[in-house]
Amino acid sequence: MTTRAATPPPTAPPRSPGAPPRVLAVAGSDPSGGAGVQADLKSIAAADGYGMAALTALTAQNTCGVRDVHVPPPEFLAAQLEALSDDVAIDAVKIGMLAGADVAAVLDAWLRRIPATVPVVLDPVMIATSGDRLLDAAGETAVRGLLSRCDVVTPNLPELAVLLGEPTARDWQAAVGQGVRLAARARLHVVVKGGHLPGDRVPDALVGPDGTVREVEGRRVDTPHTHGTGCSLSAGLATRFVREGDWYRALAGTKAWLTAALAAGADLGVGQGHGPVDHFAAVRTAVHDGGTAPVGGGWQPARAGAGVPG
Ligand SMILES: Nc1ncnc2c1ncn2[C@@H]1O[C@H](COP(=O)(O)OP(=O)(O)O)[C@@H](O)[C@H]1O
Ligand SMILES: Cc1ncc(COP(=O)(O)O)c(N)n1
Repeated sequence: MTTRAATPPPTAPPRSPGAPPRVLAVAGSDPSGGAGVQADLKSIAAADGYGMAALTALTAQNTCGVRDVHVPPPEFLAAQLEALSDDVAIDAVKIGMLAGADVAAVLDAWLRRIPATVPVVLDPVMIATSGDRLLDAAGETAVRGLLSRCDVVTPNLPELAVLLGEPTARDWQAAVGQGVRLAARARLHVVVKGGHLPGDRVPDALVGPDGTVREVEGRRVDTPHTHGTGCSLSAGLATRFVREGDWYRALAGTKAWLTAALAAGADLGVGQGHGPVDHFAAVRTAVHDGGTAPVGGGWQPARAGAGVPG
């Protein structure tokens, strides 16, 4: 590997009003495009942000499961992060799969060198929708250590339980109670997510470090295609926060967008397991039907062979 000395950081220009927020995803790769950095970049773009990505790990996975994980040397993550922050002003950071403690330590050191005002959203990815582990046991402890440099953490219910060292909540009230305990202990905002509980309602809640709980109502989309929902929510949240300046409004907007993306996911026809959401459902509708067609089933893909001659 060739390395070169870091150039002194330029005076990064502030974001001009109306320009897309420059959002960095620090996460793993999912070649099926539904989770990981691929989902993050789509979510950032769908929220009108400019997406950037530093890779922590490469997975060999599809919609059915994770076959293998390759973690490059942690120094290479450091090189990616330094190359970026030496040059680009970053408006928000979203953290996803960290794989292990060494990777988390590199990221922790870098996060403490960038301006403390840069908002950081942590999705503490531990286990994929398919049930495969994406973080080792030492990594769990390291992720807890990262919380002190994060503004928001977005665990699903099993991840919330691991972060607290408690059993997984079985109902919404217990889940919110755990969110309140984690927010107070780690002094940050916790997004508690109802996706893993049964029922027609799928609420999320923003819990503040002072114990305030503000719920965002949601209806369940009856679909198996939930691959990457956690990645998509956290990346969209980081992006919307830059414009909104308010975590609750950013969460409400992101959840509304994600519900529509979940509803349209089945029409993508990607894979045979838990397929992805359609991050661009709204854009697709606008492009194909002048914005008048319902999302999903409103247009048909071109006939096979009817495309541009190769
Ligand atoms: N079937 C569903 N219908 C509507 N919203 C859902 C559904 N499943 C998950 N969500 C939402 O997707 C987001 C991610 O939640 P969750 O699936 O719990 O995270 P993770 O991907 O980390 O397991 C949350 O906002 C949650 O409320
Ligand atoms: C590289 C990578 N990162 C994260 C997830 C979690 O995805 P989900 O949101 O479905 O739990 C994943 N499957 N792969």
